[in-house]
Amino acid sequence: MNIHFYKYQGTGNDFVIMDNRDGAYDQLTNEQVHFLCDRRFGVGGDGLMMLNKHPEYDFEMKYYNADGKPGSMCGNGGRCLTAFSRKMGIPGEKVTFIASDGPHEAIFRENGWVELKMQDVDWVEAGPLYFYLNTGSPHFVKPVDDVQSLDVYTEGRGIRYNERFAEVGTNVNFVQQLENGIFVRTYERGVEDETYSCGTGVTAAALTSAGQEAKTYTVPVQTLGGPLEVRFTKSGERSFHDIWLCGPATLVFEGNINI
Ligand SMILES: N[C@H](CCC[C@H](N)C(=O)O)C(=O)O
Repeated sequence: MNIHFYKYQGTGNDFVIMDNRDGAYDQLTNEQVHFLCDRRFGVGGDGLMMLNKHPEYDFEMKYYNADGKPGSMCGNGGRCLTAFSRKMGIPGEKVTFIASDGPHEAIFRENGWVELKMQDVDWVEAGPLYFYLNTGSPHFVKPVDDVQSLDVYTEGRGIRYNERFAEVGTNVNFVQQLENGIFVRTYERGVEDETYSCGTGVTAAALTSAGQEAKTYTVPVQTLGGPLEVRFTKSGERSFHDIWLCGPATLVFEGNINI
């Protein structure tokens, strides 16, 4: 099969993307997705997405992790697929799409950033020195003092494969409070490694970094792959709405591959 693919990245979280509005890639197997995401034998990416047709939304987002299995929601992926939808001719300053966790809207900003609206969050498990919540994907969030010197692969893997999470897995975020904002590093399930940035993880870390006060917060976020921003309204101790993940989403290259 000949595949015409596009490679996008959002703060270094990178994706192989295909236009599947005619269903041409419906038969792609998990093994083929895994191969395409492989950095040595394939194209290379943290995940793969398809732009699918949908009767009620501008498009449907189908997301696979680099291991080839269908993943849950991907925030950076949603922003990149939104940028891709414009390249494919879907019009408007604003698009709507449906993903594994429900409907989303996204807005193009003049500086090239894409703002993606995330689902409301109304449940957060707050444990001793950790939080656990779902922002479209499950996220364990651990505040640390010095995120730069941390061995994210080993520490993250230890949590992802512990007794509680081994079977279904979780993404694991380490977050350091900065003078203005936070620095987040993430071990991603399905990639089974640290990635340069994880949008749903950054969102989870921003929500749990908010103060007690019920109000609207804007949190600047640093990742290994560059800056993001998360805006949201905190309405109760554990409830958040109007959550927006904002940042760049860039085409790297396009090409063809025979598999
Ligand atoms: N990189 C993604 C998260 C992918 C989630 C995936 N690792 C899973 O748990 O299925 C993001 O930007 O939100």
